Amino acid sequence: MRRAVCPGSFDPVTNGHLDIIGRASRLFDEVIVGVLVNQSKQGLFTVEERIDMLREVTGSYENVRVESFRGLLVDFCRAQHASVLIKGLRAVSDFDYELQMAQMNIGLAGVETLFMPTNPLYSFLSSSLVKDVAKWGGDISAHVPDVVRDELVARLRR
Ligand SMILES: Cc1cn(CCC(=O)O)c2ccccc12
Repeated sequence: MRRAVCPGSFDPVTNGHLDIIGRASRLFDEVIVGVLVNQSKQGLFTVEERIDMLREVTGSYENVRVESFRGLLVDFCRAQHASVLIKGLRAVSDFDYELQMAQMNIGLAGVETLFMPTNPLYSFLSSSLVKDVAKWGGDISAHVPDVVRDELVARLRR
């Protein structure tokens, strides 16, 4: 059983994330989307809200499941019996940091990292940019699933 972990904060999930998750689901027997619990960073959505949105938008992939994790990513991979990490790369600027993490993770626990180029349609996307645009009333319909757009607009109205 070939399992892969797709880690992130997903605050919230974007179409760029979903594109990578969908493509990964066709490469592996199982894909575990790992939502990082980061105590030192207060997100817009709670971890539970992010998990709920991810489960809704990945519901059509029967080999994708969503879990949260804290601490070392390689410990989460071990616990999930996953030998591969999947990272979406948007631009060369992503590569420096991701290469450093990949080298650390293989050294720590022999966990390999598979870099997948994002679909050019989404290469400019990030959760932060989407939140900023939505905060100022911009239309983000092309960048996130409808359920995420609706949740984001409602949350920013609070
Ligand atoms: C492009 C990209 C960035 N990340 C991290 C996102 C985050 O940390 O919220 C991803 C996670 C899954 C699939 C693609 C991506």
